[in-house]
Amino acid sequence: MKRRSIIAANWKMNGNLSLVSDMVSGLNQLQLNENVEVVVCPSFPYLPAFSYAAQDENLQRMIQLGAQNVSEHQSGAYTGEVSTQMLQECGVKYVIIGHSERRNYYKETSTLIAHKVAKALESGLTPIICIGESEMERDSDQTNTVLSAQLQPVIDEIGIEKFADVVIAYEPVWAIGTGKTASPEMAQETHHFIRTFLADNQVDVAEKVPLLYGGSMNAANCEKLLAQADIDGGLIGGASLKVDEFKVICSAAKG
Ligand SMILES: O=C(CO)COP(=O)(O)O
Repeated sequence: MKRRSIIAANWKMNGNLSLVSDMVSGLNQLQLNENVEVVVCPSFPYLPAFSYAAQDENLQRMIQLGAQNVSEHQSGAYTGEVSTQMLQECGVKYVIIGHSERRNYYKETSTLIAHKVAKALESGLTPIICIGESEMERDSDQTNTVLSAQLQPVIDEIGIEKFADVVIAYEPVWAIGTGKTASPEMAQETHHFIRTFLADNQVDVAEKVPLLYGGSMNAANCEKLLAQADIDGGLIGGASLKVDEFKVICSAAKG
């Protein structure tokens, strides 16, 4: 079955207004296959500027805007939080939820992440749910157990059918920002495990969910990773801050 390909840029707490305009003009030069979608996730303050800059018709078809986090609450006295509705008003379509940096530095639990996923879906945003094991967990053969434990609360919260509307990003923590990438074979094996785990719950849905790889993906290693059967795209950190390099990755996405 043909799944859509997604190349997503997670700028994290990096970037500025000039990167917004450089990225928009850079991406405007690309001719991508219809099946490939580029999602750019800048920090909250840059969302309206990105949306405004990317109004060209060709860009609108190719690029979607994403946020890096969202509140599980609807509205109210939650200082510093940003709601799904606010994101939508800024033209956002995707939202990264449960990135390992949020799990580790801000102590977001899989239960909280499941609530955020439900909130995002309720309002029509597509969650990009991040899962991944630490180096110690991989070394002690815990990878599959950890990934299942991260996914199960989301399945319990939203039900497996709703996975037809989500994207999953497998990001081994030891590969994030370290220059150490999972080999294409290792990444494929883990993606295959994730799809099988979902298929054990519901075969049709498992076949539909785009599975992205994240962790030191760059212009040099993207082609082999993206060629794997169960890798449907990438979630790119460092390399998404360099317009030319990010364009190479977008062009390597399978159509
Ligand atoms: O965390 C990531 C994307 O969400 C990956 O970051 P790097 O590409 O910098 O390793």
